[in-house]
Amino acid sequence: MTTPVYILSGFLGSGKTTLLQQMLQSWRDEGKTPAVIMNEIGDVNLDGMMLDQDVAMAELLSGCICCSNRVDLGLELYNLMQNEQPDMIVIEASGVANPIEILDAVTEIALYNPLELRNLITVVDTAHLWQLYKEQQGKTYRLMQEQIRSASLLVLNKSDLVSPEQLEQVQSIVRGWNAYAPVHIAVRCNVDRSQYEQEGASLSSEQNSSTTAEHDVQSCAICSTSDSAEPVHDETIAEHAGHRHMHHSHEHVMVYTHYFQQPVNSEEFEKIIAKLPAEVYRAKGILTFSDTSSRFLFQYAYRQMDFMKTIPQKPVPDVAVFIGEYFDKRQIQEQLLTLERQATES
Ligand SMILES: Nc1nc2c(ncn2[C@@H]2O[C@H](COP(=O)(O)OP(=O)(O)OP(=O)(O)O)[C@@H](O)[C@H]2O)c(=O)[nH]1
Repeated sequence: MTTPVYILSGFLGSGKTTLLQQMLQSWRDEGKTPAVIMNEIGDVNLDGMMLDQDVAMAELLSGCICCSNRVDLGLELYNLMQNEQPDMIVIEASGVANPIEILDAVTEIALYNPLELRNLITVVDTAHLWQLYKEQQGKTYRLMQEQIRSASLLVLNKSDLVSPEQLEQVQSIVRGWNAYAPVHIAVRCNVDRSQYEQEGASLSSEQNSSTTAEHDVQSCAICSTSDSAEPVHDETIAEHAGHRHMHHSHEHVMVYTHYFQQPVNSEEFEKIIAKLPAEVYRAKGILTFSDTSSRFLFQYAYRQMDFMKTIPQKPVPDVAVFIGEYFDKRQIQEQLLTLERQATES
């Protein structure tokens, strides 16, 4: 018996974790035992902290699964299989990962282990893609293209944030890039289970190899690590599954992680998030506010802000993670430190 593997891909904040939670819930309702591998380019896995503790989970942090953590991915898959014997495994890639590399890694591991890649699901932020398509440039746009091209199932999520005309346009853009994968239009990733459990038609070996070959010459759009200090500036040629391919660094992707020493005022914090520079395209965190009774999970994705009351499943410090492109992390740090000082003084 083989264990089905699902890869969840999609740009930062597109809705991967939202889909993951639904998938896990639906399997667990049926008495199945799913396991998860989560990848974050930052050093904290806030999404993992929100998952049910009963779900077996492996974390690959501080690096992109598609290259730097690729060997670890194989190891984690093997360990999960040995230790948990799950009914299925979901790999949630970081938002900046190129899924073709993960697909490569999984198919390689499946040669020696009873694993079967069931679907490569790419979740698309419809509003974000529509905007980037108008501009027709940028690394994010190219990465989204790669993520869409390699999918065997596409979820056009956040359809509530676009007009019917825009939605139609995005559908035809996506069709132009990937003619094989079924496309599901969704709000909060409300995808039917039968849709992702059915093996993706475009995961045939023919489709895989042609996409990989194309990727060879195009090179990885965004691949490397970055951390809360400085971005990495290197360019290397790596051997992946027997094919050579250029790795550009994530030099334009930066992560800043701020650990709070004390509760801060919620309204002042919200003001800072509302004024984040355009270069910051994703932020999330868990905070204790001085003026509210419960803790909050905050989310910021493509200029949309969301605060939800939360009770983390594991002990977690008050922390906020900011991910973006060449942004001034010192400015954000100073603003948050000032907020903390004001909280102490008041
Ligand atoms: N308006 C709207 N918001 C959504 C929808 N789906 C998800 N969101 C919100 O978008 C934010 C990001 O969702 P996540 O599921 O965390 O996205 P992600 O792709 O896992 O994010 P990363 O792991 O950081 O890459 C959250 O605040 C969600 O509640 C949707 O269909 N419409």
